[in-house]
Amino acid sequence: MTKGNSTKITDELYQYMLAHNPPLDEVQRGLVATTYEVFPDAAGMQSAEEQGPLLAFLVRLTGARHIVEIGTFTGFSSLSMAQAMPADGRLIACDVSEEWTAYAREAWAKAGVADRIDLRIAPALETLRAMPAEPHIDMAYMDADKQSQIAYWEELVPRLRPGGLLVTDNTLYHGQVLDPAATGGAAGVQAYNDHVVADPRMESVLLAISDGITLSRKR
Ligand SMILES: C[S@@+](CC[C@H](N)C(=O)[O-])C[C@H]1O[C@@H](n2cnc3c(N)ncnc32)[C@H](O)[C@@H]1O
Repeated sequence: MTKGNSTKITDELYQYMLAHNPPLDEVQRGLVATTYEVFPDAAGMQSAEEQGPLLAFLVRLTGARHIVEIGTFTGFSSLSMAQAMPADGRLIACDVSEEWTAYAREAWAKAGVADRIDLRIAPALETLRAMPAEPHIDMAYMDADKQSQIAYWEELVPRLRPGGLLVTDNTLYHGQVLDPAATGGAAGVQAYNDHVVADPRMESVLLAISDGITLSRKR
């Protein structure tokens, strides 16, 4: 097996990469800073800075108007996607925390996209199961509790339109996917990755971006 020309991402190279991506806007930068200030212990859950422009790019690339997000936290990823959607698009954001998502609501309002986002505070599986069963979702972003990912996948895949895109975060789980004795979230991600690659309904690629991002397209 050949490894290709993989590049070790040093801090300097990471900054170079960010400098050659679209910059975060004022609301996005403010939200990232506030999250680290108010929730220093949880802030590491926020999608990485380069993922905002990447998600926006994917929204524009697919022309997505119906988006589902599983795992909203303080709103960085939902904000990035909602800003890239057409004004009549709709993003359903799933989370269980009123406290964290209060900051998301504030950022969405500041950015003028609050009317595009429908926040559902409930276990995401309940929210997904209550959605129409027919294929209508253009794009989904999965970034919540890792043990439930196969269940989320099984609810999302039939609801994705042909050509629809499912983006899953943390699919390398800090390298713990290699641990044969993995438990908890790491074991959830291992099982999920095996499930995804074996599903003939979807075409998937696992990319070594950030903590691993899998792009899955409905056939
Ligand atoms: C990694 S964070 C999401 C980060 C977010 N995408 C961002 O860019 O800031 C995971 C989120 O999933 C939420 N979560 C955990 N279990 C959940 C569940 N069963 N249903 C819905 N949300 C859940 C947590 O409350 C947390 O806000």
